[in-house]
Amino acid sequence: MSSIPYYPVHLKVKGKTCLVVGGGKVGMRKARTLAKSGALVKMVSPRLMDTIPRETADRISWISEPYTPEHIVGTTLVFAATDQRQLNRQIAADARSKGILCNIADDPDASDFILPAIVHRGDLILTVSTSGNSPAFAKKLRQDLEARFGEEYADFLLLMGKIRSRLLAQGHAPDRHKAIFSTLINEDLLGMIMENQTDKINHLLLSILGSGYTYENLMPGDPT
Ligand SMILES: C[C@@]1(CC(=O)O)c2cc3[nH]c(cc4nc(cc5[nH]c(cc(n2)[C@H]1CCC(=O)O)[C@@](C)(CC(=O)O)[C@@H]5CCC(=O)O)C(CC(=O)O)=C4CCC(=O)O)c(CCC(=O)O)c3CC(=O)O
Ligand SMILES: NC(=O)C1=CN([C@@H]2O[C@H](COP(=O)(O)OP(=O)(O)OC[C@H]3O[C@@H](n4cnc5c(N)ncnc54)[C@H](O)[C@@H]3O)[C@@H](O)[C@H]2O)C=CC1
Repeated sequence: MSSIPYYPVHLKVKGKTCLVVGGGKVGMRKARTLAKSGALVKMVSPRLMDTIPRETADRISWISEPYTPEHIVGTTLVFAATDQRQLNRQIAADARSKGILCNIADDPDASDFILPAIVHRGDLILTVSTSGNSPAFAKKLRQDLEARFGEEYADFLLLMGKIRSRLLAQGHAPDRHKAIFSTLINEDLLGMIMENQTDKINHLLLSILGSGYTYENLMPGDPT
């Protein structure tokens, strides 16, 4: 059995406080992704490399102090991203002593978790990790994926999610669901969304799901 170096997981950080120590390029990147994922970010750093982006300003609070272990209290995840290697190790040790998972920007081996490069199209999340071997290549693959996967995937997933929750609410047999979903996928619903072919979409929905399932009904306010 080939082993997986890190266990991939999608963490729910919404509303949880996460500590980022170090407000340089790296700390700011970690803080921005956390804030976009709904976390409340406590950024501890005597100086910030950049201003906090406006769209995340309500979720990132900057404490202009050097790190002390008290900063960890009440946090769910810790990110050590200062330019001081020894300090980063100390932050990780402090987190670990409190049972809190820690990411160390300059020491993947000592980190509890590492971060992937991310593409998100609405609820579609694609992540790339090279397990620490080449972050530059993770970034390159992320850029390739961004070119390959457009915004139509967001609409497609929104529609599939709406159909799925309606069917689940009706209590159909799971085996029947499976066939419905694979038919919608195999009949290229995605392609129809990409081409704005509302008539074709509605025809397909009608033939597979029966009446009452139209694009306009399922996706109000988002006419193609
Ligand atoms: C282990 C890991 C720990 C972690 O941070 O979680 C880690 C560690 C280190 N990164 C370093 C360097 C760079 N990191 C980037 C970029 C990213 N790094 C990210 C993740 C990770 N970086 C984790 C492994 C992920 C994996 O392997 O797949 C990404 C994917 C996600 C994110 O940070 O949010 C984000 C891309 C986001 C995007 O663009 O999509 C670039 C590119 C650039 O800046 O343009 C460079 C310069 C080029 C190069 O070195 O490759 C160094 C050396 C520092 C030094 O030289 O001193 C270390 C320390 C070491 O390796 O010891
Ligand atoms: N994991 C990753 O993706 C990457 C990691 N790195 C590594 O990450 C580290 C940080 O890189 P950069 O952000 O480019 O460095 P930087 O020099 O731009 O930022 C360091 C930040 O740490 C802060 N800091 C210093 N002492 C502190 C203290 N006692 N308490 C709190 N904050 C303190 C500084 O004020 C500054 O804001 C470096 O060790 C670098 O080798 C670098 C590139 C990518």
